[in-house]
Amino acid sequence: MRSISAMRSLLCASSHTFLRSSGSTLRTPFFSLPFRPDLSCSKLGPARFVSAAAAKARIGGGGPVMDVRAAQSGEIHVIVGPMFAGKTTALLRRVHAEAGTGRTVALVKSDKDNRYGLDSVVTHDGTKMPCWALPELSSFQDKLGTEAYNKVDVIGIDEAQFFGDLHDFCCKAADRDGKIVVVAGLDGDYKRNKFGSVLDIIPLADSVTKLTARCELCGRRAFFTLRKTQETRTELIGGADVYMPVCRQHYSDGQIVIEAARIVMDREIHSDPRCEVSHC
Ligand SMILES: Nc1ncnc2c1ncn2[C@@H]1O[C@H](COP(=O)(O)OP(=O)(O)O)[C@@H](O)[C@H]1O
Ligand SMILES: Cc1cn([C@H]2C[C@H](O)[C@@H](COP(=O)(O)O)O2)c(=O)[nH]c1=O
Ligand SMILES: [Zn+2]
Repeated sequence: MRSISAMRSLLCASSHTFLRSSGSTLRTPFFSLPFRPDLSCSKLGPARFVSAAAAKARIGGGGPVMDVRAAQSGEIHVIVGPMFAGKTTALLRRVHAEAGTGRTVALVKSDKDNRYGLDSVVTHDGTKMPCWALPELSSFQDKLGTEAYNKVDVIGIDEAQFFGDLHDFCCKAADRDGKIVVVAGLDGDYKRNKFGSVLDIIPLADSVTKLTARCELCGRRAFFTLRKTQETRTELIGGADVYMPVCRQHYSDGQIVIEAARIVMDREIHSDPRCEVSHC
């Protein structure tokens, strides 16, 4: 019993220290948002709203001004699904809604995704929002500078499957720094194997949303991404030219067709007199 109450006092003491340790009031958005997405049908539900006044009251308002963001505990929300499921759309809606409540937001994507340039996160239907394109998440704080990083309340991460340090970053940002982290990425690759570290952050998450697309072949719900080419490396940047969303049945059928095409192509290559493979 004594050890439980000792632990409670220790936890209380450390949370007070945390509250007092940092700066100023709720801030305006990190950047202004150049687009107006339709927020009415967000699949993530309403963004958590905490007005500056309400938040101050929650931490004993009326006293000295305290850092509203640091006073809140962090959160991690994960959005997964196949390509074309609306993951980026949901991420942008969420980040936009958070900015609308007066929170300071910042958006990050992997610099491997150069499909539409590096300065914006862009959905497949063209909605965009400025972002930081980074090789790894550990460079985020340095890139912003510590002062700007401390002011950020909400961090949106797109193309999360490409960040090797996703788990470490999310832990620190939410647990240590009190940030709301919204992560969008592919849970599985074209082979339906887990992709990068996206699944590793599920145990850290407050919420997990798995979105579905429409099967390009039959219009039913699509849970998987079919790669239409013969490329076998896991990471291959592309859009509708290379990938399509498919239902379970058309994923299996598609794999058979692609494998058959690969065999035919191999035969053609090896029957060519210029082929130098020894068994030909
Ligand atoms: N098979 C498809 N090919 C091209 N675009 C599609 C296809 N299916 C849906 N889309 C478009 O993609 C949008 C979703 O884009 P986005 O949010 O970028 O998805 P995700 O991030 O999950 O890949 C949909 O609203 C729709 O307009
Ligand atoms: C399935 C699969 C996808 N990729 C790449 C292709 C795109 O550049 C991104 C996913 O983008 P989206 O925003 O989810 O549409 O990932 C890959 O490299 N390997 C794969 O197996
Ligand atoms: Zn189908």
